[in-house]
Amino acid sequence: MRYLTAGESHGKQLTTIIEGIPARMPLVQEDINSSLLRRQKGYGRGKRMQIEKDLVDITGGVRHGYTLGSPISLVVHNDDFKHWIDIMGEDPIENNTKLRRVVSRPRPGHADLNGALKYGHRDIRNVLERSSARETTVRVAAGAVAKTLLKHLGIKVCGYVKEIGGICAKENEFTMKERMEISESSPVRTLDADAEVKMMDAIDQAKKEGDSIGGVTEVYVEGMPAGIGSYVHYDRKLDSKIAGSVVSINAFKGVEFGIGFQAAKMNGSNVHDEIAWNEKQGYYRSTNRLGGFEGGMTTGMPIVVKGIMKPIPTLMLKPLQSVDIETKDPFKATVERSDACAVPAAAVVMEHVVAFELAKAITEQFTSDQFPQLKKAIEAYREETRCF
Ligand SMILES: Cc1cc2nc3c(=O)[nH]c(=O)nc-3n(C[C@H](O)[C@H](O)[C@H](O)COP(=O)(O)O)c2cc1C
Ligand SMILES: C=C(O[C@@H]1CC(C(=O)O)=C[C@@H](OP(=O)(O)O)[C@H]1O)C(=O)O
Repeated sequence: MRYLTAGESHGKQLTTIIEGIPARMPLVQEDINSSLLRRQKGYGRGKRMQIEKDLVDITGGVRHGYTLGSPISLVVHNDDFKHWIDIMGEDPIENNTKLRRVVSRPRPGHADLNGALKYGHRDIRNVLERSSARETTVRVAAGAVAKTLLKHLGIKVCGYVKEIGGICAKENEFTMKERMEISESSPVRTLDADAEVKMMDAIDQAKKEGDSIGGVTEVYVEGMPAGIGSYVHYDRKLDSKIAGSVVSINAFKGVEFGIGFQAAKMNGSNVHDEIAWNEKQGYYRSTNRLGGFEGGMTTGMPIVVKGIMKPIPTLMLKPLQSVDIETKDPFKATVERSDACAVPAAAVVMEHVVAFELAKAITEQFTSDQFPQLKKAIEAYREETRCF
């Protein structure tokens, strides 16, 4: 499985083409729209989310509610495009009656300056339009297709917030159902109701000060069979693929599995998860400190992975020092709109990029052009490994 995305933040639309989803898998628009809606709902977003109403148009690869085995193409239109036609339209510049606003002031922390240097764009808009996290809309759409595949194989994936602006949610025991419900309904998507209020206050405060805050998101997966991924080559280790895809999300700077960085300070006897077996479950671990991975492969325990998101770089009232690339004069940037905190939205993005990597690993390991065969192969493998 693989996918590409295309489209600019204020352009006409975003597109993704997904290859490798087997034929005859049930897939309807609602499977994707529910995810798009969740991504839009996170607390802390700026004015752009009030303009957009993200809905998918399935333009290829699906017929009468089932996949065809051909590439699946998905489109999400940008409602904001109508306000940007002069700036983002296809008309050659000389035919454009309105003066184009050229962006020459790079924002620290965004892709602006490096992107301009790399591609030689003297109008930084040519960089920021594509580096914008607007692109995560169709990454979520592609991930929603992957999540649908996993769901039909009995694998559940959910994402929520662990920390915002230094406020941490308490570690609590939750069932998968509870995790999914909270992740789908709460404005901050955190599992700790007390922390949720404090997190919202922190976001409001950052907004008031024209500043931004980051945080930590977690993805929790139940139902992955043991032994998915591989230890035989560096580029077949599934935990490393997940880590790469998480850090590819805009503003994500780190990843942890299970207890993560804490393991560095602990003894091995308190880190590794002891192995047990019973008739019903087969092999399992009595703890899950390593978060579901050993040797680049799943252990069959829940996958627990955290992503670290830095604060949003565009700052409304706390502009940082930068240099105008036209005049070379120093300036302090002011902006019209930006998110103060996108961690709750990013939890949804992370959930979907992780889902894609899991579905990809499964379809690589159990190759089949037809979904019903894939399902049978996984069921047989589960049974085989249970009794092994
Ligand atoms: C859901 C989401 C929303 C974001 N919103 C903004 C925003 O409003 N303003 C901004 O400057 N950056 C925003 N970002 C972060 C930038 O896209 C990101 O910092 C930028 O692409 C540079 O990449 P890097 O931070 O990974 O180096 C957002 C990120 C995500 C995941
Ligand atoms: C549009 C989205 O996020 C955008 C990500 C983003 C950035 O610089 O990454 C900047 C903002 O865009 P604008 O400048 O149009 O307000 C966010 O709103 C979205 O998530 O759908």
